[in-house]
Amino acid sequence: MTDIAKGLEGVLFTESKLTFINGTEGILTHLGIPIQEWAENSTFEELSFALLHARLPNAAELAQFDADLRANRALPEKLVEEIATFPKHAHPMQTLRTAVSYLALFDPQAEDTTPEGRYAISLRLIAQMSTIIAASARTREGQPIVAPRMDLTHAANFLYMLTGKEPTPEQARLFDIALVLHADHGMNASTFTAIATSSTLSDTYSCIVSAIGALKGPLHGGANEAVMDMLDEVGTPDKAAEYIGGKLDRKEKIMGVGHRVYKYFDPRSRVLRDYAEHVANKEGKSTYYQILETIEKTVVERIGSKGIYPNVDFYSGTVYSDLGIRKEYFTPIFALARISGWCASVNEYTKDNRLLRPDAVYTGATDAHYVKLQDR
Ligand SMILES: CC(=O)SCCNC(=O)CCNC(=O)[C@H](O)C(C)(C)COP(=O)(O)OP(=O)(O)OC[C@H]1O[C@@H](n2cnc3c(N)ncnc32)[C@H](O)[C@@H]1OP(=O)(O)O
Ligand SMILES: O=C([O-])CC(=O)C(=O)O
Repeated sequence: MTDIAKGLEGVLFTESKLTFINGTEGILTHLGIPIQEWAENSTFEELSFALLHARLPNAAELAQFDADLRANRALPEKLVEEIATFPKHAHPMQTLRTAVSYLALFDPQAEDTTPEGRYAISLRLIAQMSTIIAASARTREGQPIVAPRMDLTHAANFLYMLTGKEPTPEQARLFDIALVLHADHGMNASTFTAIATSSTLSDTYSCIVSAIGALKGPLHGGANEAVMDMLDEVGTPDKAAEYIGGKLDRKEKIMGVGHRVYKYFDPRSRVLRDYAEHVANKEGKSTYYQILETIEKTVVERIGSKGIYPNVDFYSGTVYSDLGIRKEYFTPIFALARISGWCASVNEYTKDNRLLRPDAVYTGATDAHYVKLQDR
């Protein structure tokens, strides 16, 4: 009997210098530096540079990178006009996928798959995805699109474009931390998808469109919105334990818990929980936070022994909710951060490319012959 690595679990297909995960101890590092240190000290701009270059920038390099991102925030006018006509019923991940594909049409360098070309496109995509997501959200909410500002950080500018109001420094910093926490995570499904597309030597936009499609699913990035759906369904904290208990009895999945690699707490969920706890201590516990506390306790008690603990999607929604963001935009915000990891991984992989092409054990019919339609 041939062994099948269902879900490619534990299969090593490449080397990478970017991200290390120890799933049993709940450790995550980028370039060897723990995620907690990135969250505490760094910015999304700096981590994006570090991922794209596989090293930390010096002050001048970071200033230049930041200036380049700011200079590339604006979208082609034609794309802005198109986004303004997107149907309001479309899910924001659909509009993001479509708009990124559309963006490629306006990039004369779109087909450039040299390392320099991929790098230049990566930088523009990191800058422009933010503008696309905010513009699509404004359209969906029936509000005028807000043009990017060049004097704000990446995080502050996104919140400004999304809400039309300049965020406070605390709000901007909090959102920046959320972006840092989501920027990269090894060979997760969407990054792997981006790499699979790039391994055919396809263009960078195609890789990112593929990755957006993979992130959208509720077993991956879509789980952050699904967690919010679950909290809304629970309604009040007193119902949480019974609701989760019932789901576990019926062997149904709880969203925002469990992970293919982490069999202990996802360290990003701890940073996000600490923030949620901080707000709870300052402003009183929100209903969402109280429900999450009970769900976490129930899950760890009941199925922690199976290695099921909260993942990054469990608490991220409370952070975005505190910033006044609606749940439909949570997964696009994940993409807004993960674009750096996708691009960095594609660029790293294609420098020593090999076509990705696994195999399946054939279990279908053998020795069959074609039967004409009228004879069936
Ligand atoms: C950013 C991210 O992508 S993080 C992940 C986001 N996704 C989610 O939050 C969706 C909910 N979680 C899940 O669906 C899963 O945990 C996954 C898909 C993320 C990982 O799943 P896998 O690695 O395939 O775990 P696997 O299926 O082997 O689970 C092992 C056991 O835990 C159970 N389990 C896994 N996840 C959950 C869950 N969310 N709720 C309840 N039970 C679970 C399984 O039923 C299985 O139980 P069994 O041994 O009694 O059959
Ligand atoms: O690594 C994974 O499989 C999923 C994940 O947590 C991420 O992409 O951030």
